[in-house]
Amino acid sequence: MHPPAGDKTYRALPAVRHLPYALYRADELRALDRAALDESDLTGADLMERAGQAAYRLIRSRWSSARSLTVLCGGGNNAGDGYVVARAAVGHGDQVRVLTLVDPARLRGDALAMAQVYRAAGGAIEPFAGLPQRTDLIVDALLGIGLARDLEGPWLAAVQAVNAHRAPVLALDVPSGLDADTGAMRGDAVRASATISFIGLKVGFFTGEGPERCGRIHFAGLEIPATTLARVLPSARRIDWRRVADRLGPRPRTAHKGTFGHVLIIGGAPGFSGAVRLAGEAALRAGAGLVSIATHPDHARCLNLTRPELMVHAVDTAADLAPLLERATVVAIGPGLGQGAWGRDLWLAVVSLPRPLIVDADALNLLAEAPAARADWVLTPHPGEAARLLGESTVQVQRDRPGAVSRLQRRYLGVVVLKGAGTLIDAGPPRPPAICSDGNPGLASGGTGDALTGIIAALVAQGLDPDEAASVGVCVHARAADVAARDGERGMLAGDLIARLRAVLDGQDRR
Ligand SMILES: NC(=O)C1=CN([C@@H]2O[C@H](COP(=O)(O)OP(=O)(O)OC[C@H]3O[C@@H](n4cnc5c(N)ncnc54)[C@H](O)[C@@H]3O)[C@@H](O)[C@H]2O)[C@H](O)CC1
Ligand SMILES: [K+]
Repeated sequence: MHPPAGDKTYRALPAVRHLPYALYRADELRALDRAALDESDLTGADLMERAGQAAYRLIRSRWSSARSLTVLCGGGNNAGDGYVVARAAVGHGDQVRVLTLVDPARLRGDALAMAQVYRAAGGAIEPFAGLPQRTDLIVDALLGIGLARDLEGPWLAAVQAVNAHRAPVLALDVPSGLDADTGAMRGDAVRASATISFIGLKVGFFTGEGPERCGRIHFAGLEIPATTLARVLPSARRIDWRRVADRLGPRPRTAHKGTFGHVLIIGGAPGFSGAVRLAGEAALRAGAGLVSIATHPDHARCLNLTRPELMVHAVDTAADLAPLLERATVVAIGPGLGQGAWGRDLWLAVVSLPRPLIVDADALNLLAEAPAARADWVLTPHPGEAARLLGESTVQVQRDRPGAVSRLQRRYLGVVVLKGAGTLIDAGPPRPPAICSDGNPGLASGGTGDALTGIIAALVAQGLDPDEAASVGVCVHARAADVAARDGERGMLAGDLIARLRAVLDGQDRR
């Protein structure tokens, strides 16, 4: 069933699972473009023609009832793609209006050629002076990977007009205004119903504002040979759920509770027992054999009333931790830890402990006060904690999330998980950062981060190395949230996603 024209709400869940896993930055895509032209008799005009035709085929298949198209063109090769789309539409008998923000006389190279061919086919080009009231589809050919600065003046006005219009929007290559490298918006960005990306998917589609602005992502490789693609290493990669799921394989029949490790979770200062309780339950649901919680005496007695499988220990000082650390396969510290004397004492006891360490929440704030670096830990900051760890503002972190996660990893080593829309995982060179393309805004509620801490700790306890445990854990956490969100994103609780972990881990939900 195709969405009726004008149905702006047509924003089906991004079906990204069939897309390539390699993610590129703009400079890498330009390198691929050059390599494709150097290694074949292809020309830039051939690639542009293929891009525009692929986009028009998508229009015909997804908006088959759309008969009047408005193509918004800028001044670069993204506009060139738009002129190819416009010409294909004219050839198909559609009503087409090309509204340009740049005088066509100032176009250059392939874009100029495509504008001339469009005109020769009977197409008209008008200066942009606002959008028509009635149009079935808007095609965004303003800016692609050449975005170089914040949108201003008519460019900002055009993007705002598109976002205010009822018609669905197809963005060519990149929603105009979205930074292809970081997923940040440059002043504003087109909120597309769908984006068709050429040659390679962009890093910025899957993090920051990207998931919100791209809508449903489609891909057109323009028949670039695999040998050419192999010449440019992608900057990042989407986590391939199938590889992740295989990593967890079936359990040996001879298994016993010692087989799956012993997680020790440290946290829960007075008044903050919920966080460490959620982390503990998540660790159990993610398959840890044993889970112990070291927490403040104020609430130790009641912490496992609703989950007796948790072993809860009251710890007053770091000295009380010693026997628990002995028995632990992996230690997670931070949920509800607080930054007072009690929490600080426990943190100092484990920061250099010879055990794999998962560091979250307040423990990250204590780490920011006295930086240290280890190869075997996993840090799981949200943007605010990341800012404190970097001595930057949260705005700076969010403006370039891929850059921020790499700076964190180079400074603190280990594996860094930068949470937020499009969680990033960086385990340091030579592996490119990984991005999880699952998840939804239902995760923006208290306790979901604590659950992730417990999941990652449980996966390390079951034998995954920190990098794998972080990638698998982030993916499992996000997919459990997607399953839970079927009952509604609003009002989704951390406990709802914890309750879905078994089904996701056990492969009952592989879509
Ligand atoms: N392999 C490929 O890369 C292919 C790319 N194709 C399309 O080409 C664009 C990239 O084209 P490019 O000319 O490099 O850049 P843009 O068209 O995105 O625009 C750059 C153009 O716009 C000006 N500009 C930049 N930022 C702003 C701003 N904030 N406000 C106003 N103007 C701005 C800049 O000065 C340039 O003049 C790619 O995305 C694809 O769509 C082909 O499709 C095929 C292969
Ligand atoms: K665009």
